[in-house]
Amino acid sequence: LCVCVCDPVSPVLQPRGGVERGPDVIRAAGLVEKLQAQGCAVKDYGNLSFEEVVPDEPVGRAKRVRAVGGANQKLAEAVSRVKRDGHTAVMLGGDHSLAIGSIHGHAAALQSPLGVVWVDAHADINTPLTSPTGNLHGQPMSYLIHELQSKIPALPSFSWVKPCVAAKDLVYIGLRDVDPEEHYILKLLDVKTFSMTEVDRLGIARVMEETCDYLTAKVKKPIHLSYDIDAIDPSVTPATGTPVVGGLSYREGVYITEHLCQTGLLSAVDMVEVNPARGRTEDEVQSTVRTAVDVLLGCFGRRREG
Ligand SMILES: N[C@](CCCC[B-](O)(O)O)(CCN1CCCCC1)C(=O)O
Ligand SMILES: [Mn+2]
Ligand SMILES: [Mn+2]
Ligand SMILES: [Mn+2]
Repeated sequence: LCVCVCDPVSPVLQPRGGVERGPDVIRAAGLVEKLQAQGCAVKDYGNLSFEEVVPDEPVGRAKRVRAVGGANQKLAEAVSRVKRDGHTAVMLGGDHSLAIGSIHGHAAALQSPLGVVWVDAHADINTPLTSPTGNLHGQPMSYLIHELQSKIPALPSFSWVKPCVAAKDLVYIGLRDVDPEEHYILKLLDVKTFSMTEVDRLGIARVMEETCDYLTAKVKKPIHLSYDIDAIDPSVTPATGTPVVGGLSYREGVYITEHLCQTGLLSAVDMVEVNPARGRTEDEVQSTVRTAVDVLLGCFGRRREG
């Protein structure tokens, strides 16, 4: 079973706008029909809509906290509902701040620890106090990790957020643009990371074996995959807000989800940061969207062998 809970987070959540059209362009590329064609029973829960929050003055370095906090509280409730309905949840972004509500709602529904696989050029683990930009799409993991809670200030519209992920249950794949403060946090908490250096050294097959062994070493936990399309190289997926050279190939990007699918542990998937406004040509938008769709189809059984 697979479902779409779409989260057209409003343009204000990312200055460049456009990312709120991610769900619609991914749907228009035939995600639901392609999932059904490969045997999935798909329930499309439709787009979540959010009212504007004005004024929404920055709190410290955190921008749009009231909009992001309120939107994610609504998303968390929706994801919990989808999980209680027995589905594998698929969240379409929208920017990566949606992972706050997505992971929170997933953990709340399961009442058991989650493994989190974060595929991204970035670590997205800045706290409101370390963020160089104040953009919340660079901070979601910091609100969710138990071990960081003493470092998170109280923010308006965030009081509902309770930490729900242990640092030892988090694995990063694709890192290549990590801020100094984030690097300090990852080392301090001994978080498992496979940067692009490790992907080059080990190869993606070995990275996936080690990721799954690491997450299931003691107990098999349901996996939450949070996939930022900017993990893949901008030559393949340019229509995104924060592209970084030296990313995953299309093949590596799809291999990740083919491998996670066969574990049988995939319980929820975020596909975020597809931003049609950031494609310079329609071809760039389509290359990005088609890759996002193929990555998602890999989560639900698509194999390149047919
Ligand atoms: N780490 C950054 C980028 C976050 C990207 C969010 B994602 O992964 O959802 O797309 C800042 C990156 N860095 C700041 C200094 C100049 C170079 C970019 C931040 O703003 O926190
Ligand atoms: Mn972003
Ligand atoms: Mn991200
Ligand atoms: Mn990113």
